[in-house]
Amino acid sequence: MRGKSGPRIGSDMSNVGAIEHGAVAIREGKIVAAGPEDEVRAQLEGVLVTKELDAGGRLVTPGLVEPHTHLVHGGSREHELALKLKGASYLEILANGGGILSTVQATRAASEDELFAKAKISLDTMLLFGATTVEAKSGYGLTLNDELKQLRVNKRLQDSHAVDVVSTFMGAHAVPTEYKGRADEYVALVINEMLPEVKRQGLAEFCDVFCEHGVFTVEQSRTILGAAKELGFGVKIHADEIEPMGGAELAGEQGCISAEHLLAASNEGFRVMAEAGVIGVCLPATSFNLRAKHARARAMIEVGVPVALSTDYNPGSSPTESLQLVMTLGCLNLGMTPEEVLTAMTINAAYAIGRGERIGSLEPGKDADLVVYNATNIAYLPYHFGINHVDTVVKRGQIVVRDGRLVS
Ligand SMILES: O=C(O)CC1=NCN=C1
Ligand SMILES: [Zn+2]
Repeated sequence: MRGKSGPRIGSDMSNVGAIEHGAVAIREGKIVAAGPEDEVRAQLEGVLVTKELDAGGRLVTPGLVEPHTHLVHGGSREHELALKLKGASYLEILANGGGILSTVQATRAASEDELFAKAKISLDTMLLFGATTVEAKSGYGLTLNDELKQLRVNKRLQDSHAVDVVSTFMGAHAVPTEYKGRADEYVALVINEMLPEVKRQGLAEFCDVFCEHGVFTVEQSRTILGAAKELGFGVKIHADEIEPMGGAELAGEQGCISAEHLLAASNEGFRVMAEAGVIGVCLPATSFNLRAKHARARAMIEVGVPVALSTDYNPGSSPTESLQLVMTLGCLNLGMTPEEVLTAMTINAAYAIGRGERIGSLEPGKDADLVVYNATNIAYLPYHFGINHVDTVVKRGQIVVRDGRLVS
């Protein structure tokens, strides 16, 4: 939707501004015109057009945006599937030293190059499914050096890959085994050593914290977010994922750019978030995989919380890189319309990582990030699930995926 700024809320989430027979003009990686083809061609009168990409009447959207992933990590956790099938809960597995902590062991043991190679494969997959900008959290190192190792991989990916990587420090992802029972001492390490060093090296824009029963309390989360803000980080919070902790309320109090998960968040929490302009990032692949109740996206939309969607790609609670699966789950499990889902995966997701003025919609002045699908309308994408509909991806004006394959 032209000319609007800020994340879309309420009924605006449905106004995707679809244009039949549309066209986008691109110069030096930026959109210079977008709208009905005849209007765009009229604006190009006398301009030398050097290359045309004919979408053949197919659906074209802005590049999809992933505002919440744990992209960089070692190992995998398929062994947890058997435990879950026997009834073990996510927090029980974590409390017994598994879950995040088993990925911490694998990440600490992996070299930076091994982490880079593994994350690149996943980033390639995200691109093939239509993602052109991806947020990536640390949080599997839980020592200064291992957190820095993960964040250096983010930087190397940003410097080498077509997809833009937005880096988030998440040293407060779990209390490491060596600090078991001494969470406050670990919080002090995060605040006094990790945050200042990450800031000094410029390796992250945001700081995130897992506010959850048996992980970090509301008070500990408040302390970490406050310290991060003082150092100039944007702040995010994994809130009310499993237990209703009041994380959504804390997100509003702390002026977080976004709050994540929100499966157990209260109506009061949504009200506080709406008032503070906190974006609610819903992660329906995670609640699907945890066989948990789903985030109440409709309640958030109704009270004016801007809703975004992401895969939450991570080796435990959401081992998938497919935003198109999330489209289907956003409709079927969160009750969102296809148009709301597209808004949640483009402009609102862009605002959730501080990029809303630069990406997330097809408007003059924005990066020329686009996706062409083997579909002719938005509803077809969540409707026909389990396959990849992406045909072509353009990143800053360059074709980086063609016929569903990476352009080397
Ligand atoms: O389990 C994981 O590795 C990722 C996660 N962090 C918080 N919830 C899920
Ligand atoms: Zn997460």
